[in-house]
Order: sequence, then C-alpha cells, then structure tokens
Amino acid sequence: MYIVQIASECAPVIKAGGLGDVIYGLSRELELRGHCVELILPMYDCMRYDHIWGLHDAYRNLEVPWHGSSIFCDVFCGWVHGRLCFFIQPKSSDNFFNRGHYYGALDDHMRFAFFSKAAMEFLLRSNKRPDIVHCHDWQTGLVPVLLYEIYRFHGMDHQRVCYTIHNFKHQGIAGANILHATGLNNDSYYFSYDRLQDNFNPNAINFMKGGIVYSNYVNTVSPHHAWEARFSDISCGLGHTLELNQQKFGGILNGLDYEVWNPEIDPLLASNFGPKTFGDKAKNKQALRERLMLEADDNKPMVCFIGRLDGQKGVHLVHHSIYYALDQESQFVLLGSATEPNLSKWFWHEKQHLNDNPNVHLELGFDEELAHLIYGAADIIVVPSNYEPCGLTQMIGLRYGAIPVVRGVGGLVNTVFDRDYDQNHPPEKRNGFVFYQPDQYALETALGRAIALYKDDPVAFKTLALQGMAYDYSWNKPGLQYVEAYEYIRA
Ligand SMILES: Nc1ncnc2c1ncn2[C@@H]1O[C@H](COP(=O)(O)OP(=O)(O)O[C@H]2O[C@H](CO)[C@@H](O)[C@H](O)[C@H]2O)[C@@H](O)[C@H]1O
Repeated sequence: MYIVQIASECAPVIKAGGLGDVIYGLSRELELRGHCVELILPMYDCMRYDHIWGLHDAYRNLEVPWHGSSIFCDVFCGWVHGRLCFFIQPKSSDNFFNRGHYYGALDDHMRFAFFSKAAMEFLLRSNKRPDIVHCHDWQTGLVPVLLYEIYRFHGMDHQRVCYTIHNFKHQGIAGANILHATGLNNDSYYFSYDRLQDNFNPNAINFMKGGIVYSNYVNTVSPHHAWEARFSDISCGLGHTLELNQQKFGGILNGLDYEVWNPEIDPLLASNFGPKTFGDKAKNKQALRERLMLEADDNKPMVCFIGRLDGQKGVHLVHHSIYYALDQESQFVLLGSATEPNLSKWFWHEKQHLNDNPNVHLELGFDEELAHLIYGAADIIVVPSNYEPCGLTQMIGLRYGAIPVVRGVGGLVNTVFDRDYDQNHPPEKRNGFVFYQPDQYALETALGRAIALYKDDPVAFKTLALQGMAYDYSWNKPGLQYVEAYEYIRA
C-alpha cells in the first residue's frame, strides 16, 4: 500500500510530545512491513534540521488557494532517519511556521488549516495518489473534509482516510473565516450538527469533529481510552459524535520504536544494559547523579517524571510525588516543560526552592537527550495523569527497567498491571503499581509500595523490573492493526 501521513510532528525532527514519536515509529513499522510511506509536515523554523538528511527542493511555487486568492509555497524533501518527509514552507507575510515554536500562537487554527489545505494541494499537483491518507489530531482534522468536499472532484476519489486522535482536549474550535480561507465556502452546509458545527457552540466549527465525520476510519490510541471517549466526558463534547460514528471508531494501542528506545544500543546512555546485564543500569544512575550533582546514595531509589507539565498530566500529583519521595528517603528527577504561564511559574518557584537539596533536580524545558539518560537511570517512573489517551513514558520506563507507578486511566490501564492487586494477570506478568483516585493519598499508596519494595526487597524489585522489560510494546502488533484498518477501508 501507498500511505501518506499528514501531521504536525515527526520525531526527532519535530517533537513536542508523544505525537512525534508515534508518527515516526508507525511510519517505520509500515515500511518494515513492505508499504510505501511518505510524510507531509510543516517546515517550522525551529525544527531540528540536524536530523534531516539530503534536504532538497521537491516542488517550487506550489500555488495554494487561500482566502479567495493564493499563497505560494516551496516544498522541500529530505530523509529523517530513513523516513521520506516533505516539508511545506509557505511564502507569505503570515509567517505561519516561522514562530520559534510549534504550537501556541493566536492564529493556530489558521496555521494548521493552511497546512491541511497546502498538503492536499501538494498531493494533487504532484500527482501523488496514495491508497491511504493518515492524519492526526485537530491540526489535520480538515484534511478528510477537504478531500471529500473539494479534491474528490479533481481526481482524488480513490483516497481513503484514517484519522487518529491523540488528545481530545484540543479540538480546533474556530470561526467561519476558516471555511472561507480554505475554500469550503458554504456556511450553512458546514454549520450543521452532522458536519463541522461544534456540538456546544453553534457559531463555531470543530476541526476534530470534521475529522471524525469525514474519515473512513477513526481511532484513538488505546482500547481503554476509546471506551472512555464514548462513555465518559473525556472526549470533551464529542461523545455523541463518536456514538453516531461508532461503526468506524476504535482504539489501537500505540507502540514504541524499539530501535530508538532500546537500552541495549541507546547511544544517549552512559552505559548500555539489557535484561541480562541489568546491573549496568546502575552506571546510568551514577552518571545522572554526577551530571545533576545529586548525592550518591544507593539506598535511595531514583524516582522520575518526564512529560509536559500540563493539567492532563496530573501536575498536582507530580508536585506531591516530589515531596513524598523526598520524605521517603528517595531521590527525584523531573524533566518537564510547561506551556501555561501559571504552571511554569509554579515549577520555576519549586525549582528555586529545592535548589540546594542534593536529592532532587527539576529540569524545566525540553531535552530529548537528557530524557534518555533519565529513563536509563530511574528505578521508578511516576505517571499520575488526569487522563491519558495512551501514554508513552510508562512504556519507555518499562523498556528501560524503570517501574511505573501510574493512575489507572486510559492507555495506562492497558499497559501497567499492579504487582499486588491485578486480578487479570498472574504475578509473573505484573509490571508496576496502579492507583485510581486522583488524590495524594491514593498516589502515596502506590508510590509508597514501590519505594518500600526497593528498600525492603531488592531482589523482588529487580524481578518486577525485569518482568516489565519482558513486555513487548513495540510497533509490531499495533502496526499490524493499522494495516488491517487500512486494508478494510481502502478502495
Ligand atoms: N520535557 C521533555 N523533554 C524531553 N522529552 C520529553 C519531555 N516531555 C515529554 N517528553 C517526551 O515526549 C513523549 C511524551 O509522550 P506522552 O505519551 O506523554 O505524550 P503526550 O501527552 O505529549 O501526547 C499525546 O499523544 C501520545 C501519542 O499518541 C499519547 O501517548 C498521549 O497519551 C497523548 O497525551 C515521550 O517520548 C517523552 O519522553
């Protein structure tokens, strides 16, 4: 099959979070399975150009109809660790992708509506006719709408769309001006409940709803989150739309790219290790302690958190887990980036407050290289999310022998099984600690058990870590599930 992925991220060249990992890892898996995969991405000024090989012109002066006139774009092509990527660079005073950041601009709706339109125009003009167009999250929710309502009539009537939702919280809710800009001019047609009209605000359109309504197959990134999306309020108002489209909606658990995330060959570790050389993991802890100037005390487990500092991630519980871990004679390393000013201020304050404590380090910002070393060093990783469509950090933790302590929501339910209480897995298949209530007491019951096991029974702790490492959360199985979904919908 010929598959084109249209997305706003692809690791490691463009990575704000887990979406980037998934785009890269899934694309590689599909290629390994013999499919032809191409990616279309925005050409951001701030992306990691050092991860692109052989960047060259692919299409000069692509004319993209926009607001009744047009914007010309140059499309560049290059390889990101073997993946063939096309980068769209608009030439207009809007400077859509020259903002020094990926998201968070006031005109984000316009930026990604334009990207979706330009991606479709590029496919059309360069005569690319993939079997499957796979798009992701609100940023590309308009792609299937444009395909069905406009490009189908220009010879693109065999393309089928798979739409993957990584986060229901951000849906792309915007005004009618988006319709005019993209050439979807008929307001009364699109402002209807069964098309793009937002389910709560009748005067707004909803990109993600468009993605759901117009795609041939829709999924979120774990089976449990798919269930939550339909039957709880986690889908932020889209529950009824999912209900109406239930026959084409499902959950496919994310995978991890086992070449990128492999402690046996990871070049960013101080010392490689695997299940048979588990002892070498300690060298990473030592290296991390030296790098962050933490006390060298092997009686203290190293607890970590890596992720966006955002309401989704349970920041209050993250904060509590730092102090609880210190209280329990443990060390804590946090690597996180906050986009919301209040949260950023709060964690900067905490960082200053804890600055002289030799058992804790807060690293505020995005640092891919440091993240690898932390996974390699940590004994325990906390993921106390409010909601979590899949969650990659607990899966990476498992792969790197860091025992996850998670809240039982979303994909965390599908991947972490409590050592003491899980009824569905025999003891030798359990791999972590789970709590359910979103409060500090519940967190303490799980994190407390993890820390106590480390201190009181190191052999059992190591056994649990090795059981986690034995799980296969690679793209192997999810890759097959996506191929089956593509096969099912292809023309
Ligand atoms: N400050 C930092 N520095 C370096 N690396 C950092 C970092 N903060 C995060 N990362 C890395 O970014 C990734 C985050 O993965 P998550 O699963 O937490 O994704 P996120 O919530 O962004 O995405 C959404 O999409 C993904 C993919 O579908 C879902 O798993 C998830 O549930 C959903 O919320 C991991 O690779 C992690 O190591």
